[in-house]
Amino acid sequence: MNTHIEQLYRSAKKRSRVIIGLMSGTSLDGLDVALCRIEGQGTDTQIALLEFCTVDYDDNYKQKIKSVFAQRQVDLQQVTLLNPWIGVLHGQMINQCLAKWGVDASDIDAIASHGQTIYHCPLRQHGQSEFGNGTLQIGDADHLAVTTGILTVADFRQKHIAAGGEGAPLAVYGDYLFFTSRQENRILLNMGGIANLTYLPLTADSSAVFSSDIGPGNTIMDAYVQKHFAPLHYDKDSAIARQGEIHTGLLEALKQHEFFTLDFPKTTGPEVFNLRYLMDAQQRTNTQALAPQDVMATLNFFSAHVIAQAINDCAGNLADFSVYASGGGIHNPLLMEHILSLCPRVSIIEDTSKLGINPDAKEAVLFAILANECLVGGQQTFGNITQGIPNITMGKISFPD
Ligand SMILES: Nc1ncnc2c1ncn2[C@@H]1O[C@H](COP(=O)(O)OP(=O)(O)OP(=O)(O)O)[C@@H](O)[C@H]1O
Ligand SMILES: CC(=O)N[C@H]1[C@@H]2OC[C@@H](O2)[C@@H](O)[C@@H]1O[C@H](C)C(=O)O
Repeated sequence: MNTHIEQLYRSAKKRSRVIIGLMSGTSLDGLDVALCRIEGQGTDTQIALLEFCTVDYDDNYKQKIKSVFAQRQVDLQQVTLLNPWIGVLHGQMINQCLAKWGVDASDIDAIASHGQTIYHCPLRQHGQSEFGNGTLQIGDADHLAVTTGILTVADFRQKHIAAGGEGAPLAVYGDYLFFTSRQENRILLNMGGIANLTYLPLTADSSAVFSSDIGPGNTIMDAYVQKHFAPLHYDKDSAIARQGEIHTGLLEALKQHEFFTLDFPKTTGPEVFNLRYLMDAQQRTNTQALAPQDVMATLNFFSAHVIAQAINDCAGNLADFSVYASGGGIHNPLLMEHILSLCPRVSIIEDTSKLGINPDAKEAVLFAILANECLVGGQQTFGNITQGIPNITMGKISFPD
């Protein structure tokens, strides 16, 4: 048998696999590295998070990604060079983590690499009917595999689009396997650069499950802080927003976007919700001279408003439900206070540690689950494609040799 097929076969026959999940999100803060032991597959999946760390990106990395990130016109040579460069860098970061944890590469079955999204554009957004939905993640998996010596599963989003989805959110595939409960309706809320949610009914009826992006989580706040409060990268503990006052005129202008009127499921990114979006709203309301602290207070409330509205819409007329949060937004206390104040039916928002998953690691763990499904699982069955969740497994496989 071909040695690569043999390797896959051996791995698939094992009772459990050790998989490193990687996530590098829209916040460009660092690479999340989750070392997971995964037993079984499908609804029998059991996960143990053995180690987790975020390897911070240095300014050089951030600057290089920003030069091509979420922009319609970029230097194509730079994109071509960044693709392998990120692959090698992510590989080196994994090697560092393994050395720190005292784990040998030969003990790892696979790396599950999300890569770095540099552009996301559903058809609704680009509006060119001859093209479909599009999304692009770079950080080549062959380079990761060769740098680490570990089989790498990557580029998960293309299959989702090929099968009729928008390429996101993929969280639902992991959330459904891991967080479905027979005791309560659950809303899993992730607040990264972009916020998204997954609805898991207590009936566990997979055809009623859905997942959707919500709109801006931290992305506009982060971009504003980086521009007006450099060298800060984000509004740590809401310190800046707390000093300001919400400007209701600007807030109303920020709320005016077609995206918020669309039904779930839908996806978006910093291609839409960025500093230009804020500047347009400031121009329309003549608030260009507003104190930066007031702008931050308004942006914080704006994110809370869109997130709360999505929770309230998702909950609809459910008699009872619980919300479990993850992503960097949970560390923004003012944002959390606002969300609670805007969701009268929610008395507490727990984070996913209550369900056994470190909230900062959740997305990296998700990709480990997706890689496990790619290697040994079968297709999950959800309702139908109108919910944006095609019945597929995702990921492409790169061998180190
Ligand atoms: N102590 C804190 N106070 C305020 N905000 C914080 C704090 N810690 C983290 N954050 C926010 O969380 C962000 C990082 O979130 P996260 O790592 O979930 O993003 P991401 O994975 O890049 O996003 P996405 O899910 O959109 O891809 C930071 O940029 C910051 O805005
Ligand atoms: C195209 C892309 O990278 N989208 C990300 C982004 O970050 C949050 C939100 O927008 C979500 O849709 C998605 O990531 C998560 C992991 C997902 O697919 O579930």
